Amino acid sequence: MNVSVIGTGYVGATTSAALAELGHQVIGVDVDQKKVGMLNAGRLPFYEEGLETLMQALLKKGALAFTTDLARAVTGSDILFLTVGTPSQADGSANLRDLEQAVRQIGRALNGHKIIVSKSTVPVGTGERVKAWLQEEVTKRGLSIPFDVVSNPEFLREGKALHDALHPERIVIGCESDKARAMMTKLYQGMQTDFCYTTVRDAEMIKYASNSFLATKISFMNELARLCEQTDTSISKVAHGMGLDSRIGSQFLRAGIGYGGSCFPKDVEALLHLARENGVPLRLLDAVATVNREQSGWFLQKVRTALGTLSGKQIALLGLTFKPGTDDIREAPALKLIPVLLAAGAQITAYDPKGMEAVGRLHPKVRCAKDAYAALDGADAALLLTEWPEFLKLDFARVIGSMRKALFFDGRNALDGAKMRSYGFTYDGVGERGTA
Ligand SMILES: NC(=O)c1ccc[n+]([C@@H]2O[C@H](COP(=O)([O-])OP(=O)(O)OC[C@H]3O[C@@H](n4cnc5c(N)ncnc54)[C@H](O)[C@@H]3O)[C@@H](O)[C@H]2O)c1
Ligand SMILES: O=c1ccn([C@@H]2O[C@H](COP(=O)(O)OP(=O)(O)O[C@H]3O[C@H](CO)[C@@H](O)[C@H](O)[C@H]3O)[C@@H](O)[C@H]2O)c(=O)[nH]1
Repeated sequence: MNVSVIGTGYVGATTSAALAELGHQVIGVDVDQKKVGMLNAGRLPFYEEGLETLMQALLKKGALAFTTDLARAVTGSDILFLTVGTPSQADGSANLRDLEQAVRQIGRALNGHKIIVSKSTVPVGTGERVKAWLQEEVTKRGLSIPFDVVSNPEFLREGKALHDALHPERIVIGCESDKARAMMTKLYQGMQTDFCYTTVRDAEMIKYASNSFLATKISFMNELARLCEQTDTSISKVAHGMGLDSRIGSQFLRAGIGYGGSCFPKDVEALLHLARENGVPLRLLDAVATVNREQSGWFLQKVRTALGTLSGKQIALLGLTFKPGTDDIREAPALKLIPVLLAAGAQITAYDPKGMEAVGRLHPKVRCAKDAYAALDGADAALLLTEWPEFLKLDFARVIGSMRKALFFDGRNALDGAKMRSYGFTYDGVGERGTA
């Protein structure tokens, strides 16, 4: 099938490659000329393991191309995916400006029946708005062209994007016609997974509900971690014991410095906004967001208490991205901590395998080190904020000799506390006092 993917960011670039790999002819569209130039040259504008190599092969094969010419892409396609950003607005609602712009452009170029599919995360009811925008543009042209609007939310994780796009645990298809259902099924034929067919509105809600539920698991554990510290219990051990129950599941029970990224914080806020709009307060989810907002401050308080003051102290940050495996710093906990540390008079040295450039641009006062050892050299305290595998393999006997004070705060419970203490560190995790 001929497919267009509109918006070639994290989701769009991955979706383009995955659909081309499935055997479709794919054209990725973006308004950002520089991005399109890089993609056509086989270079990914962000870091995602394995994606660049696959993309290069698909470009070479002619199965994939990128353009800024949306109209041309529309006319040559059977299915059009919308993968533009839907960021948070001040009131928590999703900003649909880019989506509307892309949809109206499609409407102005529509030349026959197409399926318009939202992969962007959008609030319940957006499908109907998409339909209305398209209809308005087609009517303005004095034409009557049939089209279908489908919701096919994306569940990929950054850092595992290609794997998730090629091997999804489920494919949710919200559609209202047999034709759309048949075409979407044909598009994904060959993918061995569960298909969930529903209405467009249900599909839109499934996406927000899924992210909000995962965020709830994390905030539950983060709040519980605070109690573990007061009751001489270990949150990691508690999580392990809980996770053995298949009704609970072992994933997303890792306590830490709070969830970040471009999805959880924004999607929780968007669902809360939708709830307020409909007069149905989601009190539990409200608390999930509050716990998350507090978590990095709660963590920093431990550092402040141990050091007496942050003023004049050299703080080493290990990890800046919101999770390992990505260069994405959107809503990364590090971005909450850096301004507070700087305002308190601390000096920051930082190292991250992929996130230095973006953080350096935002915070020129942060000293970017060439590696973890250089970041830790002379530090009064080390804060591990992202559990990159290379941090777990550091030579801590070497590290302890180079730090001014052997204070180590593990914001991800990624290291073995007993081992760290055996090197001589004063080691503190999140909810792990019980392992001391
Ligand atoms: N990042 C993720 O892991 C992830 C996973 C699942 C779902 N989502 C959802 O997918 C959507 C996209 O997220 P992302 O992280 O890929 O965003 P992104 O910001 O990385 O990419 C969006 C792209 O859309 C382009 N764009 C904006 N307006 C356009 C237009 N009119 N025409 C063509 N291109 C346009 C931008 O230039 C940008 O390249 C969001 O709704 C997000 O919530 C994201
Ligand atoms: O037990 C856990 C698991 C995750 N996190 C944090 O939660 C955030 C999000 O992690 P993850 O879900 O792995 O990354 P994302 O790439 O943001 O993926 C989420 O958001 C995407 C965008 O909507 C969805 O498609 C995915 O299914 C959903 O997992 C990160 O800051 C993690 O450090 C924890 O603190 N504890």
